[in-house]
Amino acid sequence: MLAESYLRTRTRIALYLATLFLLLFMSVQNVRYGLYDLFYMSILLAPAMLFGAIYAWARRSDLNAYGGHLAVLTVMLVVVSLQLSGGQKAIVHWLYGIGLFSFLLLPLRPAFTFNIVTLLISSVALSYSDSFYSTLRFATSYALLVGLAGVYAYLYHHKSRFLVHASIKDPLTGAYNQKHLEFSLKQEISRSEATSHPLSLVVLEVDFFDQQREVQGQNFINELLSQFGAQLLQMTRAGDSIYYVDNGRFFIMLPMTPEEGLLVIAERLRRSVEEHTWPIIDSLTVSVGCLTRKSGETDDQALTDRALTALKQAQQSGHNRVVLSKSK
Ligand SMILES: Nc1nc2c(ncn2[C@@H]2O[C@H](COP(=O)(O)OP(=O)(O)OP(=O)(O)O)[C@@H](O)[C@H]2O)c(=O)[nH]1
Repeated sequence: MLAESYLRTRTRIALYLATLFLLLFMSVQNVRYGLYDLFYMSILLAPAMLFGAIYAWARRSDLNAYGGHLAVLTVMLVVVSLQLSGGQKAIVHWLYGIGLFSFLLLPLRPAFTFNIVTLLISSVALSYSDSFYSTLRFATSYALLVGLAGVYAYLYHHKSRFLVHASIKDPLTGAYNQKHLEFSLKQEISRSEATSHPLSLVVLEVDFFDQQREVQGQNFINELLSQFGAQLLQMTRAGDSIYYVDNGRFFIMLPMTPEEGLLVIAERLRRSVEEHTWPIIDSLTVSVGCLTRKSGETDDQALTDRALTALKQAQQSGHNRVVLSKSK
């Protein structure tokens, strides 16, 4: 995700700056050739490009923010449409650029909406100064070019979503993987510290996992983990997230959950595993370590270690139990 935001921010800034230089170059040329209307248009759009580049940089950590880009595109559309309706027919080529820009600057849906609006407004503006057939020719070529760019953006969007999904999920259990746990825990700790909302963490391990694997084999373990992951997902509420680490060990992150609630859910999870009828082995138990983050506890590794110490205590005191870690 970081690489994605870095790449997109750089592309957007490069695009704005390249357009800014093109506009400045054109404004000089327009003055030289006495095309003052086009000169004013270039001068008007240049600050918008600068604003876009600054906006892209300022919102680099939030890829979903697009209000500033939409404002820049709207300014471009309005200025070009006014020129078009005033008789500057040559400017029509700018619209193709604006349409293509929109797929790099906006999320998919707003980009499609923006292009439909652009097609309508610019066709009306062009029809004031040009013939019906010229307007139709422009509308058709615009729809074809921008439609093609839209299809490409759509495919890219879905491919990158699939890759993000595949890089953070464990395919067997359907839970998130360990790498994503590290990222999410840091994020949730800062959120909890900033808002003072409680954050709880559960670590849960299938009892005698290695022995089960030796006796029953890997195929059985795979089936078990898949059912286990589904059961955990079913039992937790929206907002909770489940992570599979390895060797039958899961972490569950519970935002907005105080210690009293944590004990309720941890004990409920332990009991439901014990009472469930599992394939082949029938009965299965888990040991659980859990904790609620205390204010000022911001080290994710220390928090994880504390939960693992509680898990160890649960295992050493006979398995199939919940141990709550109390911070000193
Ligand atoms: N994060 C999380 N907390 C849970 C879950 N189930 C129970 N809890 C916690 O345990 C408390 C008591 O839960 P319940 O025994 O289900 O009682 P409840 O009155 O239905 O709880 P609410 O869901 O708050 O209405 C909740 O307020 C939560 O703090 C869960 O699936 N996820």
